[in-house]
Amino acid sequence: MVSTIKKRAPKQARVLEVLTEEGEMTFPELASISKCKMDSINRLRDRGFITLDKKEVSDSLFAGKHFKKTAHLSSTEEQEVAIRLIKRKLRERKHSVVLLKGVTGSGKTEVYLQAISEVITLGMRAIVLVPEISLTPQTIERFKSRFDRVSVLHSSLTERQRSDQWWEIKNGNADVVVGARSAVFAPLEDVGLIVIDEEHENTFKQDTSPRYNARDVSVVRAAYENAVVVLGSATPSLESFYNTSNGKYECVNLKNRVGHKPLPRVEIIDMRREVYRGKGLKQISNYLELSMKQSLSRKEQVLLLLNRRGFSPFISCRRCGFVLRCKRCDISLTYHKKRDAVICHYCFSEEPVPGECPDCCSNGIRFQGFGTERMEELIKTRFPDYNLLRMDSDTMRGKDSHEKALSSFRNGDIDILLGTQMIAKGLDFPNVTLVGVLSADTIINLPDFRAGEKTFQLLCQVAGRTGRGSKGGKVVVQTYNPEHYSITHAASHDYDGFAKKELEYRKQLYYPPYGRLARVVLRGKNDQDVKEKISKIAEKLMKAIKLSGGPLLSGLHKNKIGVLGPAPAPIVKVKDNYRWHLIVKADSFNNLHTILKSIENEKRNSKKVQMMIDVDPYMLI
Ligand SMILES: Nc1ncnc2c1ncn2[C@@H]1O[C@H](COP(=O)(O)OP(=O)(O)OP(=O)(O)O)[C@@H](O)[C@H]1O
Ligand SMILES: [Zn+2]
Repeated sequence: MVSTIKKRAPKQARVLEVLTEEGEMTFPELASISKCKMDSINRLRDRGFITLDKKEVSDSLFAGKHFKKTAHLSSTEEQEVAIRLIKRKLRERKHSVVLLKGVTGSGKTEVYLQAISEVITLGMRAIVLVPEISLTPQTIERFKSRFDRVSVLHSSLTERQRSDQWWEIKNGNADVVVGARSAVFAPLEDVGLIVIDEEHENTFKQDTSPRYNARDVSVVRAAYENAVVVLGSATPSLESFYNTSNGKYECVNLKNRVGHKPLPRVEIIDMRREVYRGKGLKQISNYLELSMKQSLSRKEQVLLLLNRRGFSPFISCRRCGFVLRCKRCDISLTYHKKRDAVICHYCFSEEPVPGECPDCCSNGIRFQGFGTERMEELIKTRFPDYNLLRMDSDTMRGKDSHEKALSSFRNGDIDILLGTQMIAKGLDFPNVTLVGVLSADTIINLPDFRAGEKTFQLLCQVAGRTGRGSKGGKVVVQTYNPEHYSITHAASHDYDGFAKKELEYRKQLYYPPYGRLARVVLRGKNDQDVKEKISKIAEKLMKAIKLSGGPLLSGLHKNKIGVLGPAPAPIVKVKDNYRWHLIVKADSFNNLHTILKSIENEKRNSKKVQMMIDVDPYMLI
């Protein structure tokens, strides 16, 4: 039925698909998940395909939930050192920042909890920021079960819940606010402590206007309020780490896992040596397949990371080499089998799969490469006796689907969890004895100076999901770049070694944390207009640099301040707009600001070309 509707009314078909998959849901949920407006849903009702009912839904956030109170755990020696340091800072009531550098599974959360407890004893309050994806009921429970007055702020609350929580905080009825990045602005008074868990995560940076990084905002806010900031991570951002070496931040280490459980052994598999099979490259090495069999036969669980969703990440013609690209964006389209469509991961436009090659009209169209959807099929054929669950933004669209998936994995109903980076963070499942990274190379070659850092972080984080129980754990990393320093250092769990090397590179080029960057992106319908405009902007910037920072251009640090580019952005076109970019590099925030001032006016007087300035950009593509 859906397929007949699909031809004439694709939106209505989508609504039906979502309902079949997810079951009953509220009107706003349905509209948001299916990305359809009211009229499509109403038309389906008129045609008798669906019914709308009025039902009482409790909208109170913690309605009917009871949180059993728990006491402090008796802390490990390392935790004790960290807690003591933070308590001392709190009692001084002076602004300071502490980097809690603790390997995966070292019990950072317990340190936060005991620090918060001290804050409350001292008559103050605390804000805890965690990445959106980690704001699971388990996380909330850990705070709720320790403290009485906890409010929660994140994006999936209803309007009503958000406003309830906001007033609770505003009226002084909360001691602790746990939330995603915007909770840094919570109307809490007497803030004594701000905790940022997984401080390296890019979700703390908001990439749409108003652009801000909650980590930086928290440091500024804490300075105003004489509060202490605790930044926690197993893989701190190089900015934060660097600040511990120049004395701005203090550092405290948790080098061991709780109970002295060892970090898992990591095996690197050189995929260049894996034999080619008739059908092209091999996706799963013999070693990984064998390791999976071993773990599964012992009734242990396996986590597989593939940081690419969809069935096949590009579709090409084997006759003429044509690659299917989005007409509006300059990126290749991804085939999604279940939707039987090709989708642009940038503008989300969807098209049917072409029957023949649009270029040479042959029947040579083939699906290339593996995304999670295709990997799921492959693994199911190799491991038919085990339950596999795929976790990516396509399968996790429903409101509670993430939570449901995690709890069925926790219960042991699922043997293999396959997912994108969504599965790499924070999960604490003792029965996971094997983590397989199907390709460590998805980020490494991106034209972004943070590609190495992001690869290192992702590998360490996902490796950290195993060996958390008594059965130990092992990690298998498949890569075509087995000598890359991000991969080798991640394999030896050597953050300091990685940071040393990465900082050397950054210093040579004067990239952050040594210099400051701003990225100027211009976009417009006409490529020539954009190109001309950005050349003018580059000239203006160069002039400003000569005026303000003249002497800096000579001498030892020639590369400290300047303009890189302009050049076409790595993704040349998005939604029919051509994009050019340039990067301004300066030795201090003040100099950066002075230079950028020279192009301030350019923002206003142009209709054909729009300009965006991103200071401390996280994405360079
Ligand atoms: N002092 C302690 N005694 C006993 N168990 C502890 C103690 N501290 C923490 N744990 C337990 O150790 C496990 C790991 O702790 P936690 O999740 O805080 O680690 P983490 O450092 O945040 O790791 P990750 O970076 O991987 O998320 C949890 O199950 C936690 O309950
Ligand atoms: Zn597109």
